[in-house]
Amino acid sequence: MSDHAKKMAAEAALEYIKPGTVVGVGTGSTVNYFIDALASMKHDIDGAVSSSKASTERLKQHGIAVFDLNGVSELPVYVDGADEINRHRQMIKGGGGALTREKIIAAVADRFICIADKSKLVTALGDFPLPVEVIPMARSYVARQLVKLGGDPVLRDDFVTDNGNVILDVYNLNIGRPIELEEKLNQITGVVTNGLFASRGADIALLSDGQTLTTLD
Ligand SMILES: O=C[C@H](O)[C@H](O)[C@H](O)COP(=O)(O)O
Repeated sequence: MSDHAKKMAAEAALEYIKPGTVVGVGTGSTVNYFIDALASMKHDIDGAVSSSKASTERLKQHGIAVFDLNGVSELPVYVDGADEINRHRQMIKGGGGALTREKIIAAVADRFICIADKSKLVTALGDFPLPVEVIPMARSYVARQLVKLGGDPVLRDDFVTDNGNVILDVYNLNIGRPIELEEKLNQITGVVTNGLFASRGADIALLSDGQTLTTLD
């Protein structure tokens, strides 16, 4: 049921892709369905920019050109999944560890389309532990600062991001004010970025329970 829901949400995103443009592509199991669907448009689009080595590999397997973001000045749409999303379309992301590159591409894009299984829709963010990408030598310092903020950071085992950094998954944070917390966490020296996508949330969310599609915009 969940896989079908992810596929349905992913395929619905094709409607937002305009021919002759570069498409921003996120990371994760839902995005994998989107990449597979995007292959049907590969002769219509210019290509893609990708938020992870895994997505780049999958795009290339489908024969979709992948560009360096630095060479792309216009990005009408970015499509990505979420670990949690609220009614304001603010999200927790980074369950797959791709949060930093995802946030960079999201910043460039005109529109962020979130695709997800409807079970990701929550009334309050924070049941899912918040991923924080950290420069390795700052790991202990950042963890102590996160504890001071009320969180319980856990080092993600045997995991290195595409940028060569580590992830602290932070449990029990109070995310009552997502925009403020996003900014505060990013100010801790050694933090590369955190998985709150609140100041730049999704513009449109396509959520599916496997039967119907719900659009939040
Ligand atoms: O780092 C991973 C990304 O933020 C994903 O978008 C997120 O974890 C959701 O992934 P999935 O579609 O596999 O649930």
